[in-house]
Amino acid sequence: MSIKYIATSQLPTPWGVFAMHGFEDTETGKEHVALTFGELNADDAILGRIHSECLTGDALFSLRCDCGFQLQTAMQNIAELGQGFILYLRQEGRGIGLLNKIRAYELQDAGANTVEANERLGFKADMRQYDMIKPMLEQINVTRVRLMTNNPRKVKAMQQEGIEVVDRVPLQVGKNRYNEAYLKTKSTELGHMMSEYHFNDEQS
Ligand SMILES: Nc1nc2c(ncn2[C@@H]2O[C@H](COP(=O)(O)OP(=O)(O)OP(=O)(O)O)[C@@H](O)[C@H]2O)c(=O)[nH]1
Repeated sequence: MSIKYIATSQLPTPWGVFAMHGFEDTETGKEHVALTFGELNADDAILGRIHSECLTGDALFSLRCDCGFQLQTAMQNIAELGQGFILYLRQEGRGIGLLNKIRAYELQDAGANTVEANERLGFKADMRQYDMIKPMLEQINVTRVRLMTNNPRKVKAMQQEGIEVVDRVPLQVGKNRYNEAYLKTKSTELGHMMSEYHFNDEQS
């Protein structure tokens, strides 16, 4: 893993003007983005989100998942607070890529759940890696984080990368009739802490 900082610009959004920082993984060619809002000091615990790419939810308004809703709510929360960050990681489909995610959706349309669909295609349920986050956070001056997530494995992965996760901030938004089964599987099989299902305790 070799992460190279490329450039910073403004990103005006409906919630406020973020700064957008571009990064390149020079080994894989993947292009990642960090958004920041306000002044970030290394001593502060900064509200933030590590968000994996979901073209369908983030850009195409899909109701099959909660991704787009989580991204928008996280950006809104950060802008309202006046300080925070988003790392937007190009790990589409929990790391299997867009076309394989569409293959997985095809299997889900035929009755498989999100984990079974990945496994039938020969993938693990979650193929993501998080070794890009440390150099990205270093570049934007973040060492301590209040992380908006329901995913305890994300919290652990960050801690393993040497990031201090001071707090986990739940981010339960966007539940609808098309993603109810998806959210339930996240809770029962992927370990997400989703209060409405009561299948997980709060230990991470
Ligand atoms: N393989 C697969 N990936 C999916 C499916 N639905 C959504 N995704 C991907 O799941 C990932 C969700 O990542 P995040 O938004 O970081 O969320 P998370 O790890 O589930 O945990 P939270 O932080 O609680 O949201 C994105 O890469 C989506 O593209 C699906 O049915 N199958």
